Amino acid sequence: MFKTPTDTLSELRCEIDRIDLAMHKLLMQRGEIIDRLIEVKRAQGGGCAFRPDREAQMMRALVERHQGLLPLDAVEGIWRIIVSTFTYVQAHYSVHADDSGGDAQMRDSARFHFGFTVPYVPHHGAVAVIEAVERSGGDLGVLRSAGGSGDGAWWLRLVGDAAPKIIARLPFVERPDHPAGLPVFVVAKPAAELGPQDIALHSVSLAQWSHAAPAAIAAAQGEILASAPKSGGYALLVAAPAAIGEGGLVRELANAGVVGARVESVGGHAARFEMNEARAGVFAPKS
Ligand SMILES: C=C(O[C@@H]1C=C(C(=O)O)C=C[C@H]1O)C(=O)O
Repeated sequence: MFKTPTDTLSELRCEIDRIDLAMHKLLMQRGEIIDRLIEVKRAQGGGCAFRPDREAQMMRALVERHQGLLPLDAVEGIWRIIVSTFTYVQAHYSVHADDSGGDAQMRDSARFHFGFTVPYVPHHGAVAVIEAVERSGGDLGVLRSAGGSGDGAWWLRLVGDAAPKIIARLPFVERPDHPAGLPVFVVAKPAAELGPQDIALHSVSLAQWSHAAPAAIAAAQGEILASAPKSGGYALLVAAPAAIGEGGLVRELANAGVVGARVESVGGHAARFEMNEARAGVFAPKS
């Protein structure tokens, strides 16, 4: 039979409705395992349900298998909302964010990575965010990884067993022109069930600035992310492969003649995962 353009459109719409229904049913099925997840996590001690290493792994797998014309930004954004909202329904949490470097990028980042169901609470300054996380049951804090909040050596607030720690770096999948590409750290109260991560973050305290320190840190495969004067010296925020350990950094500093450096853990995150431009381009919408 001859098909009018209208017939064809309604057929295509039937097809879309069938796919939408299947997707929605699958999402509802995903929700049905939440009760069991809550039980397992309660047995592990409860608290924050966010598992950054698992999420990093899931996001990498997602971008690696993605094909077709749907832009990667959209697929990643959809999954961030699914995962963050499922984490929220396991144990409610808010995201406290430092907007002192500008609200727009920070809000875009928090909404992209955590969606709109998770409450967004703006604060002015990294220290205010860390204090809000400290006071909460299991909330997360989001800070610019490069600092810039005028809080000085804010990471000193993360030193000590009871202090909150950095547990993730976002975006999990880095690429040029990421729509929410502001590099941020996620801060949470310390939790035993968060296993070791690929990259360790250290606070390095020096009695005074030493020109030998940057080379020594580089020799330990470390990267200085931020530095600020502090009372009685100088503090650095350093990222290094976890395998190097605090001892490895202390050793390199001592070998370079930097004596009395104190190296203390302030958290860690999954290895950074960068997509090259060529691969990102595959998914770019055609003009
Ligand atoms: C489901 C879990 O809890 C959280 C939610 C996840 C999800 O919805 O896929 C993944 C990791 C966790 O942050 C889990 O730990 O596996």
